[in-house]
Amino acid sequence: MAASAVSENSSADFDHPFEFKKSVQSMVDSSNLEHLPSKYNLEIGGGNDTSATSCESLPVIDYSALTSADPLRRSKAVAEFAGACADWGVFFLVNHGLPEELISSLLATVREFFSLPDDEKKQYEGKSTSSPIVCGNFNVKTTSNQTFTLWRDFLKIHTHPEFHCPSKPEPLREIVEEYTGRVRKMVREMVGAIAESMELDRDYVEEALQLKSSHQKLGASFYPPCPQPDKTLGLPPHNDTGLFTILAIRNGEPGLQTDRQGQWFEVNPPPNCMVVNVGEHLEIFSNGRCKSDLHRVVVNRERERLAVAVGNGTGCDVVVGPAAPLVERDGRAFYRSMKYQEYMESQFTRAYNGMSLLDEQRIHY
Ligand SMILES: O=C(O)CCC(=O)C(=O)O
Ligand SMILES: [Fe+2]
Repeated sequence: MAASAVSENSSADFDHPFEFKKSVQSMVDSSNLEHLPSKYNLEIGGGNDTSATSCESLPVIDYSALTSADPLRRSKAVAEFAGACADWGVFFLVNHGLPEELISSLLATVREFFSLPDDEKKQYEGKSTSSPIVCGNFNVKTTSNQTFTLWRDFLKIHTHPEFHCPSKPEPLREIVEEYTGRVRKMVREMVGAIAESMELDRDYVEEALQLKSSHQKLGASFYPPCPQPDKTLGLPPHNDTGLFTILAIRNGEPGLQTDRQGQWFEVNPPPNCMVVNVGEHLEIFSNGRCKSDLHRVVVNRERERLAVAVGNGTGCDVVVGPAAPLVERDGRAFYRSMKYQEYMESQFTRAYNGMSLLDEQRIHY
């Protein structure tokens, strides 16, 4: 059926998680929207509560201390880091060593990408879940089986072990390659520090997770101002894939919220720090010592928001389960194992249907 013959709300319009009919940005640009078009409306059973508590107490982790040659300084930082991963599952990373100009040119160039005409970006329309570059919008099913489109334009690219990148805007490739390379190095150090906190041999962990050939993807999200922000979402509650996601948020723009014991808290980073989310596979590998945080993004009437997330996983062939020495210590595995590649293949269907990997993999005794 031709898209034009389908009414905005018809379920036939939503048979696939990806769509690229018109970017949210070009829709906002081409009309003076006072109301939210119904396809973005997720009001379920009388409303969508997007409120959250402001939060001053998110952990701040000093990366330079985590990698310090001074054993005392390092072990204190490692303990704090492990505490943040066990408690909030999200934290601010300071003194991370990623050059400020690199981060700002990344954000500026990604913003330029989202300003390219839709016709130009449509070459990256998601045709299959394995496409190395996907751009467009995302459909999500609610628990009451309604489907809506997220108020967000996104670009997702696989950056390792194979590197991909759109060819425009011209400097994007070089910037993304430099940035994601540095992030991988940083994440390897962080995984080493978490190994240390769990009294696991660093080399064993590197090998078990195949960090040399680790899967990495960059996900950029652009959320234009929204006429009725409380009726939609930029991103629904989700956990991130992989070990750690490193998030660069332009000017600390508001919108990200994290769930802690059933309550939503705002995550508004201070200047010059990265936001780090613990991913599902680190929770599994650590046999539950680290907690992956559930988070979501709400949108704003006045301000646009731009964020670049780099998700860092294991090698694609790794069967990710709780680390054997931890299972031995704990007397049981709290999660089932699953090949990373298989997880990746089911990821979009999972996200579309709101299914949680952790819920499926958790073993209840
Ligand atoms: O927009 C954001 O800050 C969050 C993005 C995010 O959670 C993701 O890409 O997984
Ligand atoms: Fe996320």
